[in-house]
Amino acid sequence: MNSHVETFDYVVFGATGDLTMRKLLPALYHRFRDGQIPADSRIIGTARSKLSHDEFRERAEKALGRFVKGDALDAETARRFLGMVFYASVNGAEADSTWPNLLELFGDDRQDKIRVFYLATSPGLYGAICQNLSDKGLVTDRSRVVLEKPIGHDLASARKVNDDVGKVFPENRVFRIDHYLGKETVQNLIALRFANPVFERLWSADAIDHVQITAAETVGVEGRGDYYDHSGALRDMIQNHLLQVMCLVAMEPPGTLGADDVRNEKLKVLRALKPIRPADVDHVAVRGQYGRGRTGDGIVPAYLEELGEGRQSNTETYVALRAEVHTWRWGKVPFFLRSGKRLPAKVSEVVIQFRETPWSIFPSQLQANRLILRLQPEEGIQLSIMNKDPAMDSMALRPANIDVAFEKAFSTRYPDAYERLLMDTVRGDPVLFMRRDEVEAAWTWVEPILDSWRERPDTLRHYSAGTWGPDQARHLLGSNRQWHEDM
Ligand SMILES: NC(=O)C1=CN([C@@H]2O[C@H](COP(=O)(O)OP(=O)(O)OC[C@H]3O[C@@H](n4cnc5c(N)ncnc54)[C@H](OP(=O)(O)O)[C@@H]3O)[C@@H](O)[C@H]2O)C=CC1
Ligand SMILES: O=C1O[C@H](COP(=O)(O)O)[C@@H](O)[C@H](O)[C@H]1O
Repeated sequence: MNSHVETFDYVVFGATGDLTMRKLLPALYHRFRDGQIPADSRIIGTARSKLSHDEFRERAEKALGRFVKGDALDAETARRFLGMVFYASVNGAEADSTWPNLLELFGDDRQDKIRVFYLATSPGLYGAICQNLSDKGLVTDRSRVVLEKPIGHDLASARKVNDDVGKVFPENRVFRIDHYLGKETVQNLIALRFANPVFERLWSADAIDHVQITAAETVGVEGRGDYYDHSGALRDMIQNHLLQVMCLVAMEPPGTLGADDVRNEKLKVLRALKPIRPADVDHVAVRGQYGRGRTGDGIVPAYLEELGEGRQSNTETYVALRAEVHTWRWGKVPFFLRSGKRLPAKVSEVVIQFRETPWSIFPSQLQANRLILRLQPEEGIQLSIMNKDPAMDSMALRPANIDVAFEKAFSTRYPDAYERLLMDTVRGDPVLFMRRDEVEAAWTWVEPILDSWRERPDTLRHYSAGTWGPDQARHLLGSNRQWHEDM
């Protein structure tokens, strides 16, 4: 049962945008429906568009209709929820005459009420919005700011965003969202490792051959081509989500579950990553872009066709990387990370591939144990083991799985990642958010790859939509290893 949070004002900049409609409002609705949000809280949408409170509520109602799944949407709860929703037309980036629209909603409101400023606009506006919030006197001691990704486009721009926001909000009141950290199954990595010694005792180079972290999507870039074409898969998925998951897989046990203890351990992993020299890029990184191909939905267009007629682009829609965490625990164990669009399955998972037995006394070929942590969908854990084949009189063996499907085990709804994260911003608990030094360490590591790709367009491979990416990604693993693609 989720506990109550204190009454709050949640001010969303970029409230007419896709993220607010698709994720933020449905997440807040769910938590309101669960009884977690006090009814005197307010959700205040802002954007430049001129809308009345009611016009914005109509948009919000439509968004709930589209994006709240199953039977969770009921008219009476939605009516009460929409009663908490307000709108102010503000140009967040300018210190102009639109700000009174927001200021009048605060009047001489209690200064001790929690205020969350959620910036769901282009990151280029974050610094200006924070400065304006401060200049207009809206930032109280109990205010915090939430920054959507991407934080910058590279290390220098990330530092600039962090510096600008840091002029107004101290680090402990800056919440940098990485929605993967809000996924239940990603948080469960901490439970799996540190509450189950049976795994943790084997969690090192002694027993593990390699680790695979995959985030595969079947969709293309859809309506987000303009954003995506400036970003690409490395910035969009690897620099943040997959490196964060890798940190949770690779980190040492934190002293406590406190935000800084956990984030210090993640930072140590990022700083222990073997640096990539320009000459190494081709050996440790593969990138690709999808062409036309066949998927479950029939023939789908190429990335360039989705971007629009006549557009050319070297942006990657697929990345596979080899990383090493140079610590005593991991030695030279490779971590293979990959993410791509228009792949054959929507799946995010971590595969821990254990080493083979040093010697076999059995007539059958042995398959090394493999632990699969399924982050989404069909969340669960699967451990492959070798068993005696009951159909045979001999000691012939066959692999079988120990399977835990979380939905069956816990019979509960899996909340969207944003639900937990939005409530944590109200609680003021930053453990599931990225600290400044983590973001900058991640940029530091990926930057040589970005630099090399910018100068070497010929490194962009092609793959057909509906396949598992360019062939070169297979070679990255070496001849005796294979990607887990049996899903
Ligand atoms: N959509 C998604 O799935 C995801 C988005 N993100 C990030 O979230 C952020 C928002 O994304 P998304 O919702 O898709 O973007 P959209 O382009 O759909 O929305 C942008 C919003 O910003 C508002 N806006 C633009 N300029 C200003 C301004 N000067 N002052 C106030 N509001 C302004 C726009 O409204 P108006 O024009 O009326 O001002 C609109 O509401 C981005 O940083 C994106 O990278 C991150 C992960 C996933
Ligand atoms: O942050 C992003 O994540 C989504 C994938 O998220 P998931 O929770 O569905 O795995 C991705 O589609 C998008 O491009 C990226 O910006």
